[in-house]
Amino acid sequence: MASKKRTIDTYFGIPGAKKPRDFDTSVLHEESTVSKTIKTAGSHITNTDNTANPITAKNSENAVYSTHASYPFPIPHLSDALEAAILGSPTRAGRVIANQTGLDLLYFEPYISRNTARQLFEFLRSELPFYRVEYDIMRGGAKAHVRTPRWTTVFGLDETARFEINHPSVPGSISGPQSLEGKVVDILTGRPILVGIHNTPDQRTQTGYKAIPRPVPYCLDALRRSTEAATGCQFNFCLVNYYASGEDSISFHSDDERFLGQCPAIASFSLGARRDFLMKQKSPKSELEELNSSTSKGSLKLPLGNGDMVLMRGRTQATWQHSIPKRSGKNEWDGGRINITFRRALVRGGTDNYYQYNVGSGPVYKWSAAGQEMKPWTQAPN
Ligand SMILES: O=C(O)CCC(=O)C(=O)O
Ligand SMILES: [Fe+2]
Repeated sequence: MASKKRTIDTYFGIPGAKKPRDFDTSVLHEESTVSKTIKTAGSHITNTDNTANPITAKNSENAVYSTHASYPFPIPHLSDALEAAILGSPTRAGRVIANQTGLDLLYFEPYISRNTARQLFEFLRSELPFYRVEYDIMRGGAKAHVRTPRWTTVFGLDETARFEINHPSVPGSISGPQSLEGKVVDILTGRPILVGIHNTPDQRTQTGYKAIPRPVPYCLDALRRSTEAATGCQFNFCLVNYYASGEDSISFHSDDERFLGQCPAIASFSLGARRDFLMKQKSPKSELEELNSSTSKGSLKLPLGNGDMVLMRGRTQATWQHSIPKRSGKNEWDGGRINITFRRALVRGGTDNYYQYNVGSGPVYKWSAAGQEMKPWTQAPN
């Protein structure tokens, strides 16, 4: 759990929020170093519709971009052909895997064709902002520093708010003096919500988001819409992980935070290199349950390939954990892998949690084609 001390973090601590996903002891041993406190960037917000309609702009002759004041740089749209291929997916039905207690998966192998998935992998790795988030946690009374062992980024906003549509290029937009300055607004009242940490004399009076929410860019929204149609589920968040090599990983965890509600459905896409997705059943909650359980703890390994999608639903998060373990050696993992998850956060705490652990307050990175690695991104001088 996070420190009980009154730091800015604990102050804005999300009630019922769970520890980050890299909290487990093995990861701490690998990733912990000197202490450093995570801060959430404070700044202003702008614009757009909920997750579905980020504003768009033409930045150069042919390219159309999703733009938003919360983005470090504009994010291009997919080509029409790539978007059409995504919207035309999946071409085959998913396979149900529900043969162990609590497990309920729908496995598309693949969901998008290998060729489409490869193009989407290259596109997203080149065009999205990525972060290497670091944070402190308290463990056994001592502060430990965690470096997230993969690249991350996130877009979306929980159910209690939406992005205002007020850009001329978005259908239904309101033109006027504020047409380029959208806001996060309350879903019920339409009133703007404060975003970013503000130095009020008494921080308890801050009522908005400490995060600065980002609308899902068009290049990811096509996949979100396709996934909603294929699964009958609704998603307002898109989390992206980039595993640059077998050294990058995610430790065993469940995505069972309260802000996702009970029995959350999470759609998880794999692009690029094949990696093992391990699942294991959680320990029974009580000794009585343990005694009554006749079977041993279940486990499962899915060697997820380029274009595959696993929908985790029902009691899966409540009763199972999952991970992408590290792999060593020069092998097919070394091409890099992108994971995209679509989720539905119900309350504000989910928005703050996702931005804290997937964007954080550190530098922005962008893929360098020349260096074939993530490089710190800096604003080009005007
Ligand atoms: O990379 C994956 O397949 C899993 C990612 C994951 O579990 C997560 O982001 O919560
Ligand atoms: Fe997960």
